[in-house]
This record gives sequence, C-alpha cells and structure tokens, in this order.
Amino acid sequence: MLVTGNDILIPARAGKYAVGAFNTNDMEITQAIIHTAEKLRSPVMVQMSEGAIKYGGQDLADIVIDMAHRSSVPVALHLDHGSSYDSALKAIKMGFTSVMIDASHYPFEENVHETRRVVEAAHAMGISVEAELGRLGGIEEHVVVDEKDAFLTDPEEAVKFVEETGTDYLAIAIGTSHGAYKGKGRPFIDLVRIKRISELVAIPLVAHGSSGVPAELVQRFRDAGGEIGDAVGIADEDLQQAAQYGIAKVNVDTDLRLAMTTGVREVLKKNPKEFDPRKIFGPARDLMSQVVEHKMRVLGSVGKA
Ligand SMILES: O=C(COP(=O)(O)O)NO
Ligand SMILES: [Ca+2]
Ligand code: NA
Ligand SMILES: [Zn+2]
Repeated sequence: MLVTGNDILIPARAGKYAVGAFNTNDMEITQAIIHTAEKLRSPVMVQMSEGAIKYGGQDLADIVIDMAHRSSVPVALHLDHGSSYDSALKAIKMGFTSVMIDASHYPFEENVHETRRVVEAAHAMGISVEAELGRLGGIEEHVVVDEKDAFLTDPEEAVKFVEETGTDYLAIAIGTSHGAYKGKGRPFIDLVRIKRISELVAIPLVAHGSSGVPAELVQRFRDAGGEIGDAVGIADEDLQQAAQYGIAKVNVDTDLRLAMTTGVREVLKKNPKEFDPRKIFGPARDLMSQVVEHKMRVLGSVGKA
C-alpha cells in the first residue's frame, strides 16, 4: 500500500530498525526495490531526486505510485534532496507521499524558515517532511560541499531545529558522504554523535550517503570493464549500530548504480552479439535485487511489514 514516510519511519525508530530509502531512475530499479521488499515482507521508501524527476518525470512517479498501491507492503514515494519549496510542492502534486527540503547549506535561520514553509504546506496535505541539519561532504545533487565546509550536526542545535520547524524526520551529518568515495579505509561514522542526538531528538533520524560500496561489487564492476578508483562505503556493522541509536531511514543510491551498471556491462562483455533489452537489463535487475536484499537484512527491516 502507498503510505507516508511517517507511517514507515515512526515504527522503525520505535522498533530500533532502519528502513532503506532507495533511489530509482527507471522501471527495473523500481521493481528490484519493491519486489524485494515484498519478498522479504519489508517496508520500503522509494526515492527520486530532482535529477530523477527530470529524467523520468510523472511517467516514473506513476510507475512507483501504481506499484505501491498494488503492493502488499508499505511503500512511500519520497523526494530526495528537494532544493526548494517549489520543488517540494511540485513533488506533492505529482503524488509523492514524503518530501525532503534540503536547505542545510544555508545558515541556520534560513534553513529553519525554508523548512517550516514546506512543513506547513506538506502537513496541510497529509504529507511527511524530511529536513537536514549539518553538511555532508561529497556532492549533493545540486550542491558541491568540499570537506572543509562539511560540518557534523550539533545535537543541541538539532533540538532547536526540530522544535522550530516541526519536521517529521531529520537528516543529520554524521561523517557519511554521497558517492563511491566516502573516505580512506573504513569511513568514519560518528556513532557517539548519533546516540547523543537520539537522546535529545525523538523523531526518526536519517542517514544519507550510506551505500556500502562492497569491495566484491567494485571488483566485478572493474572486471566487466568499469573504471573506478579506490571506492569505499559505510560498513554494515556501523549501520546496524546506527539503527539502534535512532537512525530509521538509510539512503542508498550508489550501490544500486554500481549493481545496475555491473550487470549490464557483464552481459555486453560476455555476449557482444546480445541486443535483446530483456537479456541486458534483466540480469542487472537481479543484481540490484541482491543489493536491496542485503541492505534490508543489515538494517533489520525484514519481516516488519
Ligand atoms: O544519500 C543518498 C545516497 O547516498 P549514497 O551515494 O551513499 O548511495 N541519497 O540522498
Ligand atoms: Ca544538504
Ligand atoms: Na532524502
Ligand atoms: Zn543524500
């Protein structure tokens, strides 16, 4: 069934498990996400960035919404990294049931102002809101934040922000970053900070930049002709710990991108004569389903639907 973000995330935080929020850009990715959620009886959030909306538009949103309506598990359609009030309102008109307003690169007061505007409008229409406080490193769809400007979320400031905005869930900067290069060795995720914030803030917390970028997938990508540097992601154990400390939504995009591209490259490399789209995108869909399954097991959402 199609539900709001609150319907999924409030039980998740209370139950000390997290729910995957997986980015989609086409039908196969959406099928891998929702079919796997159904197979594992897991709630799930399907999210589209502004770039995905530009790419797939209402066509793609409708695939998600229709599959969600027909689904046997709770599915929310979420706007990832909404960059403005207008973007959030547009997504709600498209049928999204959860929207992020990402104003975290503005000064605190401006972030509060922008977020509160979206909260008031979204709540009037029964839609849940994600806001962000703090700044991740790496590239956020529309904002390049270099390491020196990245700053981790201050727990006391988070309390003030939540009170002043009324946001339903809060994305916090805890050391993760977007993309395949999350730091040298085992990227640092500030579990102490997450725990502190969760003691002060009762609403569900969101971890962005949480792809695991598993070494075996990176190697398969390379073996199939892909070029990638020393990519590294967030360790499964760190995400499991974070889920104990209030992280209820975990964003995953890069792992799906790597899986899809690896799947396609492997077919094209192995069978240069192949030109049946089902034979090219089918294995990619299967590999993405494996990635989604692994994540849901790590986050503890299996059987929670
Ligand atoms: O935070 C993300 C995705 O992060 P990854 O690049 O780690 O998949 N989307 O909003
Ligand atoms: Ca941001
Ligand atoms: Na988001
Ligand atoms: Zn993000």
